Amino acid sequence: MPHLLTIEPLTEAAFAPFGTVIEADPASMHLINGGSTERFHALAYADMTGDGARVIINIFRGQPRSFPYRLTMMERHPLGSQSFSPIGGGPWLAVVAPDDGGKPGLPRVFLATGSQGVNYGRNVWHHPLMAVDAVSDFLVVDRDGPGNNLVEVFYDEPFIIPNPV
Ligand SMILES: NC(=O)N[C@@H](O)C(=O)O
Ligand code: NI
Repeated sequence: MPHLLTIEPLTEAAFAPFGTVIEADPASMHLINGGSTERFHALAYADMTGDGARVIINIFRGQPRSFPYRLTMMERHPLGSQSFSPIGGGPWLAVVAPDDGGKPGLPRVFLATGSQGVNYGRNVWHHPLMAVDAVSDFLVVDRDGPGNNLVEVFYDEPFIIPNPV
């Protein structure tokens, strides 16, 4: 019987073992441009490694997933962090897992608002982009360059993600 996962709200503290939350945190804000702009400073850090590595900025246009969703795999990027910040403003899921001897452990599912992004730490297990209820664009900062930066592992048994909305 596949294991039914619970969905947690995305908070900095809960997500801390996996990376950082990217959102307009007042504690990070200072005014610039003569007071006309609020700069939410250094919300996350891109972490890229390996000769020839470059930080790149992309747009991912994700199709909404259908729910309940059978989660069968996780991936990670050993050479770089990867951030996702919604452009269009809809809810989405950040799904991560602790490392368990080189394989992903029990997944954790975080429901992000349309104003929340995340930066997955380098080599952190996560599921590929999961838009929820509409085709959704995300600004993605990750790594380009030589070397294999994608490891995928399939679970022996699937997990089920219930409908988040
Ligand atoms: N493969 C790719 O560029 N996308 C994944 O890394 C993802 O996390 O969505
Ligand atoms: Ni990824």
